[in-house]
Amino acid sequence: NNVAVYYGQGDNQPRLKHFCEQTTSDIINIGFINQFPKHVGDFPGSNFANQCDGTFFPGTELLSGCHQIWQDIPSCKAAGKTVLLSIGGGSATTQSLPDDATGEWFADFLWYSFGPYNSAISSLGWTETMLGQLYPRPFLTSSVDGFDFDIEYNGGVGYAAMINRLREHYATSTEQTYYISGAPQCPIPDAQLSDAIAKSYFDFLWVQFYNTPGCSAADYVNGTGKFNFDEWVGVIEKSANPNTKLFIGLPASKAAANAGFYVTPDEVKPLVKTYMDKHPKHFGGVMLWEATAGDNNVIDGETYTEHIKDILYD
Ligand SMILES: CNC(=O)NC(=N)Nc1ccccc1
Repeated sequence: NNVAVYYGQGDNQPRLKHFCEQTTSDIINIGFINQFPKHVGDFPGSNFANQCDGTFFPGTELLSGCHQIWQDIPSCKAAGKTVLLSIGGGSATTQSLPDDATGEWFADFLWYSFGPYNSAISSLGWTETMLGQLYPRPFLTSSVDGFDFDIEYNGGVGYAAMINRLREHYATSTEQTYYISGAPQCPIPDAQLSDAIAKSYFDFLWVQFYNTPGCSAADYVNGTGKFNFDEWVGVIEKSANPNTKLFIGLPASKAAANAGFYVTPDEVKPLVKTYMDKHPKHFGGVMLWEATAGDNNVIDGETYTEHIKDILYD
């Protein structure tokens, strides 16, 4: 079982290396590509809070000075962690795909800009494809192991096509496996990703069992609503990948979610044990929002993230 954490939006967060050096997390979602292309050829935009130097590729909102992330990704990979780049994150204004063609362009952009560094077509800073299209390399020679879809608004159109296009690129790699993950809200069907989950192949789904009353982990603890992990297993079994690993998404501190959704390690232990035992095939682990909040939430001398790791491994 794995612990997945989001990194990139933490208050006064340390550099990524700090989390690469910890054994607690197995998957790190770097967030976010928070501005989506408006049409084919349009560049997306990014935000990693305090982590970049405020420079952008000319005429874009895409950060070009994320030196620490570029330098640190290899140390996370060397530690055996899977590093994914997360798109979305929650600002409604800039997250929608007008059509499948834009979704496919977005997939090409992410693959050539953040995927494997191909020295045959890439020089420091830019990649040029046979068709003469230039793509930037925001993390330079460093690359991610796949892409996470934290789509919180305007979902539906374009995402299945985008993911299927990413899968076409993944299939060209002889070097390594690449992954697709998603972070739906807990109500079923998820307003944004249900179409993509039905039609395209996800490796991991970390359901946000927080911020939405009625199906949250807090509901399970309080005996309210209906925590719906079982139902999510049903969604997966009817999806394009019935073997998708399902994670329980949790806030890593009180302040990391809307009021009322934080659950303590002691409260969450029976929940995790129950569903880990009930669904050995599908249970993937726990996702935490987010790394820095978990690091700063120290309870009885251990961070929240360490407590979660202990619960999964004890
Ligand atoms: C996986 N994505 C998130 O967990 N996003 C998220 N937690 N956004 C947020 C919503 C309300 C308060 C704080 C963060």
